[in-house]
Amino acid sequence: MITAQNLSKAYGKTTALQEVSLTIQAGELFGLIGPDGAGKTTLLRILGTLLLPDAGTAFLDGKPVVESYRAIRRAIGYMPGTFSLYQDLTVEENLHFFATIFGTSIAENYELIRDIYVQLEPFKNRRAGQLSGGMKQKLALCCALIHRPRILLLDEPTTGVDPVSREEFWAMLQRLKSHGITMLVSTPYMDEASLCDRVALMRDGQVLSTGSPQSLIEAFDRPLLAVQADDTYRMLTDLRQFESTYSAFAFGHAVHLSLKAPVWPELVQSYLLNLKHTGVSVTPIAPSIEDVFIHAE
Ligand SMILES: Nc1ncnc2c1ncn2[C@@H]1O[C@H](COP(=O)(O)OP(=O)(O)OP(=O)(O)O)[C@@H](O)[C@H]1O
Repeated sequence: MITAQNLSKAYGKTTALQEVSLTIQAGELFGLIGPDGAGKTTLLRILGTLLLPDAGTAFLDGKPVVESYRAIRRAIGYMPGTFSLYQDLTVEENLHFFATIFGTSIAENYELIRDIYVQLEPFKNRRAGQLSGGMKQKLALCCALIHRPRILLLDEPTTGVDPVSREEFWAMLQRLKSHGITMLVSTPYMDEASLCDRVALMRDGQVLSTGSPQSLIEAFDRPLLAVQADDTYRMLTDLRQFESTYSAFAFGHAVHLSLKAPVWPELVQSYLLNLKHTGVSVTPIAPSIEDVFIHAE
């Protein structure tokens, strides 16, 4: 349904995408997971026919993005990262406006947006600029859906949105799956990976790995320890010198230590105690998707 083949893009000297290849199946809820600057927006803008790649090709619904941009624009709904609706128009006026552009009406597609729109309806005469962050996102999603697209491209729809609204937003995306809409969603929040069918982990313009969240976690085959001590920063530096260390990263108040081979936690503990660390605790842990990301090369 969506195929990217060796897409590359640079802005002057900044490389935003480096030979990115991806395949997203029809009906999938696919996540692009990565921090700011990973290249997610650039990739979505290319797929959304808003930006030309420097190299590589992409197909949506079998059509090439550059040559068939008109047909693709009719087939997709695109929700940009920054709020893009008319702040001075009311909720209803915005929706009506987007429906008209695509030659359709709210009534014609009401059943598709009903779940979302009922939450907005009490505010339908309020100007979009006066809505809360979560409500703005719901309205933007309604507007992106109003022409019944087969593909939805959503750029960081939950960034800056409160946790409850984030959860509601993902529940809406899950419901949209039942309408057969293929969705590509970018997010910097690792915990949202588990809500996707499959994800691509992105960093520095590259895809590090793709797969279902569960399969990526299962493929993480290094022993992992959570290590704590009173001086986290010095501990991190010391753990990086430890002979069995594969990689070590700060994780809140702990350091997650991945090892070249299994070692007893007590060995790590005595290594740190010998270096005069205090408050040391070492616990074996199961990897999360964040570990998969952070320890990926
Ligand atoms: N118009 C631009 N001009 C110059 N550099 C840009 C431009 N747009 C993006 N970049 C750079 O390209 C790289 C990838 O940016 P991109 O916006 O695609 O990443 P992202 O993963 O979406 O992150 P963000 O959440 O910050 O948008 C970054 O280094 C960014 O600074």
